[in-house]
Formats: sequence, structure tokens, C-alpha cells
Amino acid sequence: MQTNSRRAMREIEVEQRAVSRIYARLDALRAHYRHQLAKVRRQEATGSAQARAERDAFATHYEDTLARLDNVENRLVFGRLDLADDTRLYVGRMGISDEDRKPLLIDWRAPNARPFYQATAAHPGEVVRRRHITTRERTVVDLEDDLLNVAAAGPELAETLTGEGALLASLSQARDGRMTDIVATIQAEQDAIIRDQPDGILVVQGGPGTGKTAVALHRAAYLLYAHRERMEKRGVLLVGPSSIFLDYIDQVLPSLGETNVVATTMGSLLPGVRATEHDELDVADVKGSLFMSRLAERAVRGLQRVPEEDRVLTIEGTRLTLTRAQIAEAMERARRTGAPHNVARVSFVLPLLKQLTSAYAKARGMDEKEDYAFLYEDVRQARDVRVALNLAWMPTTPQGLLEKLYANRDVLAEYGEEFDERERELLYRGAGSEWTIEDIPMLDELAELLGEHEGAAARQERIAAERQARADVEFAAEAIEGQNLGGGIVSAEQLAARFADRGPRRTLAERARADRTWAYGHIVVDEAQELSPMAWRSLLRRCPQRSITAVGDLAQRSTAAPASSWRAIMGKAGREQVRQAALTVSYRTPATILDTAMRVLQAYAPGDYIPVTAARDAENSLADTPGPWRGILAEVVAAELRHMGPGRLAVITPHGLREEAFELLAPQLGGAMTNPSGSLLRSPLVVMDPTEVKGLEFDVVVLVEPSLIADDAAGDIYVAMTRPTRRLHAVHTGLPAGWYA
Ligand SMILES: Nc1ncnc2c1ncn2[C@@H]1O[C@H](COP(=O)(O)OP(=O)(O)OP(=O)(O)O)[C@@H](O)[C@H]1O
Repeated sequence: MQTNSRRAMREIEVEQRAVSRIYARLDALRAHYRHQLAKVRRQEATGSAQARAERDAFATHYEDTLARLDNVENRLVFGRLDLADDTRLYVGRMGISDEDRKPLLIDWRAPNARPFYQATAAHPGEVVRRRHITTRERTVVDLEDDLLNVAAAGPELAETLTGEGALLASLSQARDGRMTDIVATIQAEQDAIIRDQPDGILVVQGGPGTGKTAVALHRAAYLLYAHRERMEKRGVLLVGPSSIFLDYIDQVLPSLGETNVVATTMGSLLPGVRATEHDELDVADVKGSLFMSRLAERAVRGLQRVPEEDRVLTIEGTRLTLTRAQIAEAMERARRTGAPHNVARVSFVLPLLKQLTSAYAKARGMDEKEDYAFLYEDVRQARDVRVALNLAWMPTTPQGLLEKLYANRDVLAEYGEEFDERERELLYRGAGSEWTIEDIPMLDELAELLGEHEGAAARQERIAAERQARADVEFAAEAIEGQNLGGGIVSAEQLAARFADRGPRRTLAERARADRTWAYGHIVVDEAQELSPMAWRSLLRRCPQRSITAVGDLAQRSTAAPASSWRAIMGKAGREQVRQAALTVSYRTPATILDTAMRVLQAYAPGDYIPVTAARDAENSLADTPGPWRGILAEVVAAELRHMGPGRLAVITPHGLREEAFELLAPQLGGAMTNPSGSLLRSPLVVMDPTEVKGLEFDVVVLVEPSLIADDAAGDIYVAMTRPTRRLHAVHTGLPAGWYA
């Protein structure tokens, strides 16, 4: 024992020296970039516009690099690999080399770091030993070795195994309301998904707590590293279930040194519209169906109408006839351009204005050629002309069109022939209602069919901006040549993007977010089981290259009946090349709770689910207090808070009872509900319903009337029961079926 711990101390000293050397190099790199930045900033603010743009571009590049170097401070080094040929590799958050370019630390995403996650005793490859290094600030506090090839390692090494498993240690930590990265303890089945090739659609099915979110985020970081050229130019889109969830995960990617990720919810996917509320399940079902895209097509087509009769127009007192044939012909030609409705309108309007100008000149006995501009303006501005052209080809916005469509039962019936009367009634809503999250894919569909509703001035501006952007890229390519900036540090497009931000500087993520037509390099979707076929269409549109990772759990779907297969709920995406993978070990929920949750799920929605095994169990993890919840909730919560120690507790109620539960707990526990940072997640106590807790986790969960939740949706009770990392306590007048074995 004595020798053992002395040896362990010696090993810790060895690692401390290695770790300190790496931090020293990190400090030196920081100092170097800080110096470069200061130098660039000192340069004269005069010179040509191009010289200034160039200087700004370098400054931004140095700032980005410095931010990356600052972000990796914590747990910079977490592993060591000893290989059979005596090579020793340190694995960490980023690659760092010494002055002679000799690697000191390899990035966890680099190919030679892979054995750190994949090697096993059965398949050790070249690995003799894998060492987990735990640091606090810059001090090594613990080591843990996996000896994968004992014969090669020699007998004395077997004595250096130390400490509790790094994984179990990290799993049993109290939660602070922020997800952290798992780079130090990624498991082999997770690693295989993280490093999978980028192309096509990868769907990952995994039970609660199997690390789907963690894997999705690490995959985004991996792709940005391994395919930087492609991903950095186009960025990565991350779609999560709610803004609370995005808040929960927002530290993970920056801590992995990645910032070119646009995180959003379906409700915020479309620039300029923000929806936060869901529709009821039956309404959501209709709005998510692919028939909505037909409805959209017909509604847009309905804006293009040949009138019943020829139209007589008065222009400055002169009467002219615009015939149905003229309109029909112009319409046909405009449609043939294939452009979206608002854009094609120009092709419809211009020839008609020309024809009318000729007729107008003739009627007034004027010389068409000589007075064309003046005559044309008369025609273009005439009220009758504007009305006639608009009636035939009405420009509009997605919001304007959808509002009219939903508010008119006759129009719904005319365009929505695939829907029955009940379904059309579910779509009907009065004008002026708020948009829901389920409306977003339809608005997006309409935006695609309608195109920009831009005036002539805006169009000129856009064309000029596009021309400027092309010139910027050319110039940036030259600058890179001239400054010898190549080597993958910065691409012409990146540099050009920085020149282009002549106003306040905007990052790639900000520009992508504001642009509906942005094509991303990769899309990551979390809680993908909630996406409707219409929502999938919106996502596919944003990734024409088809590089998508979707993670989710069919069993956690918020519907009465869980879906039978991924393909069945993915609409058009399901008919494309879809690769499937599974995660089967839950790292969150203790075995006792997980088994109970699975039994309840089977009782309410019997099915053939992929089994999930818990990585650990916790003592005393399941409790229940019978009785009317209003009388006992406050007391139960108070007792649980007392026992919990540091950590976070969630009260999860059926949807309709949340407000009441909140009111009820507020007077006694008001202090605990607020917190200085103002973030809901940092609060030690929250009250939420099952849809709000999707993807989140808490140390303790107090569940109010679980059978009411289960009656609503089997997926919801499964979600609610699997949130705790330590303890689940039900307050009830009757437990749901299956609770006890
Ligand atoms: N390899 C790992 N090492 C350490 N912790 C892990 C690992 N994998 C997952 N975890 C932890 O397990 C918990 C659950 O992970 P995560 O939220 O990613 O699961 P999930 O599958 O998305 O869950 P849900 O289905 O409930 O949304 C998190 O606290 C995460 O940090």
C-alpha cells in the first residue's frame, strides 16, 4: 500500500512536469498572439480602404486565435497514451507544439488520439497503457490507468492503477445547470459516432442519458476540426428543442474551441419570425404533415390569376384594354423562368408594361420611341394598371399569405383538398394570432416559394453587394498569397467575409443566422424525434449537400403513440440515404429509476424498444408520497432540498398544473427560485412541464401526479422520469401502471 501510494505520488509528479510544460507553451503562444494583435492595432489607421480592411482582417484572425487559446484553459491535458514503440502522446483539448514544431499535446480529434477512446483490452492496437489525468486548475490531482497490454507494459506498471474511474467520478458530480464537455471520458460507442464521416444523414437512436446531446456537440466540434475547410466556410447549424436547452449547452462548444456554430430552435429558424409556443398535439400533427407543402404550392399559385374578362384601364384619361390573352401569355412566360413568385413577378410585369406603353403612345398619337420614358412612367404609375397587375400577380410575404389562408375556411377548402373537414378546422385560426413553432416550417415553405419581396432599390443594392463580395474574395486570395497566410490558417472566403463587414463586424454565425437561404456545411439536430416531416423539409433546404446528424429517442416523442421507425417520421428525408446508429448505455439515470421508467413506458405504450442499460445505480434513488399533491408538494420539496446538498431540483408537473404548482411553491421557496444571474437553469429549484425538461437533467426530480402525465403522452412520462441523476420522488394520488415490478 505504502509503496503503491509512493509510486502514485511519483507518477503524479512526472505528469505535473509534463502538464506544466504544456501550460507554459500555451502561455507563450498567448503572449505571442497578444503581441501580434497589439502590433496590428498600432498600425496607422490611414492608407487605402483595402489596407485598412486587410489590417482589420488580421486583427480578427488574432483575436479568434486568442479566444481559442483562452477557452482551453481548464482541463487542457486529460490523457496520455503509451504505445508499443515507446512513444508517449499527451491528449488534450487542442494540439500544441513546441518552438521546433514537435508536438507536445495532440488534439482529441486528431486521428492519432483515436486509440485513447477506442482501444480496449481485447483490441489494444498499439496501445500499451491509457492514462486519464485529472487536473484542477493547473495541478494534477489524480491519475487512472488502463493497462491494455500488460505483457508489453511489464509487471511493475500494474501497481500504478489509481483512483476511482474518471467516468464514474464525473457522472456522480452535482449538476450546476450547465452541460460540460466529456472529452476526457468519451466512450467507444460514442466515439465511433463522433468520428463518423460527414456525408449523408446519420440518425442516432439512444435512450435517455445515453449522451446523445454530448455526442452531437462533440461531433460538431470534430467535423469543424477534421473538415475545417468545408465546415468553417459554411458553418454548422445546431437545432435544439428549446431556448432553455440552448442555454444549458451553450458552454460546450466554446470550451472545445469552436464558435462557428449557429444554435437555434425550430421556433427561431426563420429570420424575422420568432415562435415560442407549441400547438396542441392534434393541430401540430396536421401542420407537420407533408400535405401542407401542397397547400403552400396551391396558395402561391392562387396569387397568379387570369381575370374572367378583359380589363379596361384608364391612364391619364386614356382608356386601354388589357386582354386576358395578354395576361395569360405573360403569366406563362414568367412561370417558365422557374423563379419564386415575387421574383418572377418582374418577368410578368415588364412585358405587359411595355405592351401597354405602346398602346398608350398610339392612343395619344405620340412617338413611342422619342417619349418612351415619359409614357412608360405614366403607365407604370397609373392606379388602374397597378391594381390590374396586382390582381393578376399579387406580391406578398409568407406571413401575409399564411394569415389569410388560415383565416378563411373557403380558401382552406379550395387549396387543402388532402385534408378532411376536421383537419381544416384545426388549421383555421383568426387573423392576428401569434405564430406557433409548428407554423415555422410552413412559413419557411412559403418563403421559399415566394422569394424575396424586394423593391427595385433593394434589388439594385443586392446586386451591387454581390458584385462587391466577388471582388473581395479575389482581393483576399491575393492578400493571402502576398502575406504568405496560407497553410489552412485562413481561407480567401473567410478573409473576404471580414472585409465585407464594413459596418459593425459580424461573425460567420451571425451572418448565417440572418440569412434564410444560407446553406450550412453540416446540421446537427437534437431531440430529432420531435421534428415533423415539414420541419425536416426546412432542414434539408438548409443543407443541400446533405451532411446531417440527427440524434433522438423515438420513445421520448411527445405524442400519444410513439413512432415505429425513424424513416416513418422523417418524411422526405427518410427516403434519402439514412445511416442509423445506436447508443445503449445511460450515463445519467441510476439503474433503479431507469428500469422503473422503462416499465411505465411499456405499460402505456407497449413496443419493441432498444434496451438501455444504466452505467451505475444510486442508493435510495426512488421514493413516492401518496396524497393530494396540493397538500403535500411544498413539504416534500422542502425535505428534498434539505437532503440534496449542492445541486438542482426540478418539480415536473402535468402541463396544465405547472402554473398552480409554481404559485403554490413560491411563498415558501421564493428565495430558492431566483438566482443572481437571472438564469432559470442556475436556480436550485425550477418548476417545469415535461415538454420543457426535454434534454435537461437535474440532481433530484419531484414528479407531480405522474399518471396524469402518462395519460397525456407515454413519451412525456418517460422523459420526466429519466431527468434525475440521483433521485426521483413522486407525489401522487395513484402511481402509473408499471411503476412497481
Ligand atoms: N462519456 C461520458 N463521460 C462523462 N459523462 C457523460 C458521457 N456521456 C454522457 N455523459 C453525461 O451523461 C449525461 C446525459 O448526457 P446527454 O444529455 O448527452 O444524454 P441524452 O442522450 O442527450 O439524454 P436525453 O435523451 O435525456 O436528452 C450528461 O450529464 C452527460 O454529460
